[in-house]
Amino acid sequence: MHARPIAYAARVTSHLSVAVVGAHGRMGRAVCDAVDGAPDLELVARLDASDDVAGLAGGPAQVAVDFTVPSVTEANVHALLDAGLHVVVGTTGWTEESLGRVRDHLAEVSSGTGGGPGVLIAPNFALSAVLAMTFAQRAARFFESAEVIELHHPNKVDAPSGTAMTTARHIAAARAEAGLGPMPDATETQVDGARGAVVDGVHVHAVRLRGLVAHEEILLGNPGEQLTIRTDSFDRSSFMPGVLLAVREVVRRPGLTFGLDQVLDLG
Ligand SMILES: NC(=O)C1=CN([C@@H]2O[C@H](COP(=O)(O)OP(=O)(O)OC[C@H]3O[C@@H](n4cnc5c(N)ncnc54)[C@H](OP(=O)(O)O)[C@@H]3O)[C@@H](O)[C@H]2O)C=CC1
Ligand SMILES: O=C(O)C1=N[C@H](C(=O)O)C[C@H](O)C1
Repeated sequence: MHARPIAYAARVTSHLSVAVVGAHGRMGRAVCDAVDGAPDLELVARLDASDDVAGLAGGPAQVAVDFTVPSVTEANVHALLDAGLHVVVGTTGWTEESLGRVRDHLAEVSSGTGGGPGVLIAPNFALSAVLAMTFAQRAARFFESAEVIELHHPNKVDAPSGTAMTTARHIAAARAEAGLGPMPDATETQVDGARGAVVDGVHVHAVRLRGLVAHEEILLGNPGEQLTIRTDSFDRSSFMPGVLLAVREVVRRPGLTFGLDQVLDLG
């Protein structure tokens, strides 16, 4: 049920038409402005919690960008695929299981000739964060210890951040591939949670502090040395080039793409 009709702007057919889901949120507002300011993109719909994304079917939007909340993003993606759109997702909360269900859905609706819709899900669209995750994954096999600290604004709904979860999983995969065992840790905790969450064997710590936007430190340690990889998003403008790149890329990448690193030439 629509609480209010979805407002469509006039379509400029030579442009890629974009709908933003979660348009009134912190990221949604920034994405609307960025799409509005891009010469090759046309913002045709802004949707929020009171709108039904299925209402986009048959409309002008070709790509939907979802920045909503972890509890609804998967359902949005399935509904948007049913509505015939390509989808870019920045919302967090994805698991191997939910990604698998999107892969299955994409297989069902693909044309069978290598065509069909694309879904691009990225835990972080900021270049510095994408590079930090990549560098951490590459460095992980050389260090005995690795821990992740993510630091965010206090209005963030989830912890650990999607970026930290992905970073930890990548570090764990690189360690496993290199045959590294558990990290050294003789500590007995006096208070639950003192050592943070454990994601695939990697400790992840979440800081929520007024004044922060989105930050992450990856600490890698060996006897007598430490490598610190740090990324800071001081402003949501840091995510916009990556979001716009994803919008342009998703229409020519059928199937599921996870991570902006997949569309960057990182060597
Ligand atoms: N990948 C990346 O680079 C980044 C990812 N993020 C992630 O993006 C997500 C959003 O973050 P942020 O913008 O800060 O959060 P906000 O809470 O500011 O925005 C979320 C918006 O989604 C709306 N919403 C809730 N449910 C629905 C629904 N069913 N359909 C449509 N819209 C809905 C909310 O509306 P209402 O308030 O009315 O409920 C709100 O306007 C988070 O998961 C965050 O972690 C954030 C920054 C960068
Ligand atoms: O909620 C946020 O703000 C952010 N969410 C994403 C995450 O959880 O990793 C990306 C970035 O850290 C900002």
